[in-house]
Amino acid sequence: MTGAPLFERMALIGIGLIGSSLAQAARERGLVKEIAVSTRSPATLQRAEELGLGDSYSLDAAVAVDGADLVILCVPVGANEAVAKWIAPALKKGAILTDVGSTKGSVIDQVGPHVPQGVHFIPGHPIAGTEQSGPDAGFSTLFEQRWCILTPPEDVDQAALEKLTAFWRRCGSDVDRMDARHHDLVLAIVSHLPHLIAYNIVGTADDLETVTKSEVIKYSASGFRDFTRLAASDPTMWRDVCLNNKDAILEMLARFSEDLSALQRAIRWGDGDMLFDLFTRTRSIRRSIIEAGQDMDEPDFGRHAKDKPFISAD
Ligand SMILES: NC(=O)C1=CN([C@@H]2O[C@H](COP(=O)(O)OP(=O)(O)OC[C@H]3O[C@@H](n4cnc5c(N)ncnc54)[C@H](O)[C@@H]3O)[C@@H](O)[C@H]2O)C=CC1
Ligand SMILES: O=C(O)C(=O)Cc1ccc(O)cc1
Repeated sequence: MTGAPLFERMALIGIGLIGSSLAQAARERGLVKEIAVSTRSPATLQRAEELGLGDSYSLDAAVAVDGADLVILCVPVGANEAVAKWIAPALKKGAILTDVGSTKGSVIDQVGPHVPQGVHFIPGHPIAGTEQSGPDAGFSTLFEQRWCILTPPEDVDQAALEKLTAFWRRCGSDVDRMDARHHDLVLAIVSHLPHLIAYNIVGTADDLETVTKSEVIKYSASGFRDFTRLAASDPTMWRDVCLNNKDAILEMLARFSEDLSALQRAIRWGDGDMLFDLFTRTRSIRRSIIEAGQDMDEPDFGRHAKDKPFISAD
């Protein structure tokens, strides 16, 4: 989708995987006239400049947001409040302020109070990423055929919401809107818990005394390897996610632990029916994901593979 630029000046605060991908997507698709980049670390800023991600670069986030009509916070969620305090006095009246954080309630609580009158604050979350981090990890197609969830306040300025929605659509995403608390509950089960489980299982394997680390590496089946990919995700980012979506994650963990105990009991008592029934039920979730065209490992990823038969071993 091409067209006239939507914004004069986009400021990206934080230029890791997501900031870098946004810079490249916006540039490639002509979504903004100018890109201002700011980040905390001089080495990262220098790398962003070497990669040509922006038109201007500053270690001072207030300098980057000066005159910007779109400001996107692309930092770990635990850093949002400090950044918001810092940039608040420099934000332009009428600007859209958004973010890409994996948690939304915390961003509203921590950023919201610092947003000046006349600035449109609309939190967002692209459900697109990888286990990589830093500016070199970014790529322009990251958001294509992925969802972006916006969690606007009830009294949101409709024109600003439409403009931000258009921005994400032109990055290639489908846009959904929902309440922040609901977002946090949904993401706790589909993203935060899987990462926690991955960190835990890889940690458990690493702690084993009877099985050596080299055996774990040598014989890792693809299931374990999938966990190691997730468990290689950025520690700062995931520490912040856990601390900033505490209630929803604890709620999902409690349910998960109960279900795991039931599985444990079924194995102990030889309840094959229970195991078979659960494994049959879960198989259909996988089938639905493939049918919805949401499986990135599938050759047909992104195409709605409704007419592709699900291959069963039976
Ligand atoms: N990695 C992923 O797969 C996804 C991440 N997100 C969210 O996007 C945000 C950014 O994540 P990534 O780009 O993956 O992280 P990253 O680690 O690749 O980049 C983070 C950037 O923020 C900068 N930064 C950290 N603290 C800062 C501070 N106090 N002030 C200014 N800059 C600071 C770092 O220097 C770096 O440039 C996070 O909130 C994360 O929850 C959302 C979707 C997917
Ligand atoms: O790499 C993966 O599998 C991910 O799950 C990426 C991801 C990480 C965090 C998000 O908030 C959204 C997407």
